[in-house]
Amino acid sequence: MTAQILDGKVISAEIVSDVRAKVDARVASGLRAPALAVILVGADPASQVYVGNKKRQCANAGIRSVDIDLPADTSEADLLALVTKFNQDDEIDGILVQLPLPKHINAEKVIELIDPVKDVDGFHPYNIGRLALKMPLLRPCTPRGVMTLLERTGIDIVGKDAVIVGASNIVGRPQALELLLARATVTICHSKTQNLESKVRGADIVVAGVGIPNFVKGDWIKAGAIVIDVGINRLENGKLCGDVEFDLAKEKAAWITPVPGGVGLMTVATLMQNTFDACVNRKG
Ligand SMILES: Nc1nc2c(c(=O)[nH]1)N[C@@H](CN(C=O)c1ccc(C(=O)N[C@@H](CCC(=O)O)C(=O)O)cc1)CN2
Repeated sequence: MTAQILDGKVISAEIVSDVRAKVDARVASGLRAPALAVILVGADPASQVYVGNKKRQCANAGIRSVDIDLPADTSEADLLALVTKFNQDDEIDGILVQLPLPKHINAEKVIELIDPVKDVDGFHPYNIGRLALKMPLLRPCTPRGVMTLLERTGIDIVGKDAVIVGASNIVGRPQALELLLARATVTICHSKTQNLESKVRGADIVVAGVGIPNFVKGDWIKAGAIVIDVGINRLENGKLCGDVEFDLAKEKAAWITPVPGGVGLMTVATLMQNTFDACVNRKG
């Protein structure tokens, strides 16, 4: 079997164009366009690429981005003051602080300060709690993007065995909540998990998000499985690769996401959806 591609390029473009249509309708009715504060601290090259993609998609979606680039030595107090300013600004619907932050800044403190109704990353404990309690409001972009990719491709996941490799706050944990909400049976694996290989071998759906190139071996994949690769690793030759051995995995899976061109693009498109949703939630 050779897997079909879960095409993040096509589906993310559809999502952004759907958001654009809704923004245009809003503006035509006399309301202002949604606005997103995009905050980058420091000059991490990968973060610069991701933030660049976010700003570009804001323009495509008709969302006003307010771009704040801060030096790496910005103090925690100054960043917290900026978040407070955007929390109080009625013209701002969403606040995005790109992660990772420099080591001297406590990211949890920053996330907890963001007003939950403007938390378009969905990382605030309030929004994670709502997702856990089956009443989602603003949902973390990568896991929501993965669910959209599956839904729009027509893949049914009810009752399927899903194995998530990686238990991060951005990917693994919220992805588990999303899959549970969609009524899959979920196992989360982490650095202390025993018999990882056998767990992956039993999975109908594998989500890999560990940040280690080719960590999940292609021959671990069950025939006909759905493989979602959230990893984006830059190799020494400059090429990007995921956490799954793509060439081998695609010979066993029914569906697989490529890297690049898969989940990363969905993360950005979902941010546009969340920003529109935040705007509507705040204003009606
Ligand atoms: N505040 C946040 N920080 C981070 C998040 C997040 O959701 N919110 N997630 C990750 C990275 N991420 C989002 O910012 C992200 C990852 C990948 C892409 C993307 O466009 N990927 C492209 C390839 C881009 C490239 O050439 O490197 C693709 O996969 O095709 C965008 C955003 C960490 N931080």
